Amino acid sequence: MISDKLNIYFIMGTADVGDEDPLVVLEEALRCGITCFQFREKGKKSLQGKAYAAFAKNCQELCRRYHVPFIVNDDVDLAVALQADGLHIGQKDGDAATIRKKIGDKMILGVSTHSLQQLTTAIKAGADYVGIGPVYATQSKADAEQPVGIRLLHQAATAYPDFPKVAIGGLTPANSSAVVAAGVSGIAVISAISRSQNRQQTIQQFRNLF
Ligand SMILES: Cc1ncc(COP(=O)(O)OP(=O)(O)O)c(N)n1
Ligand SMILES: Cc1ncsc1CCOP(=O)(O)O
Ligand SMILES: [Mg+2]
Repeated sequence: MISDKLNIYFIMGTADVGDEDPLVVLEEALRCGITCFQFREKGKKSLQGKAYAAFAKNCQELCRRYHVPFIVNDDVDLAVALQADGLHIGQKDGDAATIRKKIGDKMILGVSTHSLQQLTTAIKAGADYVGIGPVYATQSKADAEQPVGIRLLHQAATAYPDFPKVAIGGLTPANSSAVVAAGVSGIAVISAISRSQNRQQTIQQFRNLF
């Protein structure tokens, strides 16, 4: 069941880890109990070409070792080439129904949503789960939409109680109790984990919310 895998959904690329080695950060996060990983290598200084593909493959191998799903952000061709466990797309990344046809039925498809209308459309298009957010302001995405707050999470839980949903955007152990209580299956996090001074404690605190 996909919902069980979404609890602690860590997202990372080289831009998110400061001076640390991203593969070391990922392995520590896996050891500490993240339940899902999204490879999100984007931004001005992002890896390109062979270095990009090699980094993706290394992340995938680590995830495989820990039996944690490996989801690719944005890049349909990479997801297909690596036979990733899943692909995550946003509202500006193409038509979800068309992308679903391209990746087939076995690959997990996640779609970002910022409104109930977008959530309905994503479900009809064949999404396996939706990301809802940003819930709070975020430093990790320059072109993020305005924060939606937890109101939309409550509306989504009322409209689609059984459909897998993850909250994203500005989430920390301190502000996520209300988010989980609003009825999401998981919390998707970049900086609270990637820039944590004590990753084990941070991930344990997130785990305690479920
Ligand atoms: C789980 C999850 N939810 C939302 C997003 C954001 O996707 P998108 O709006 O396409 O933005 P980018 O991440 O591509 O910059 C996500 N990546 N993961
Ligand atoms: C990719 C993305 N989509 C909406 S907010 C966001 C960034 C989340 O990062 P952080 O957990 O550091 O706020
Ligand atoms: Mg995207």
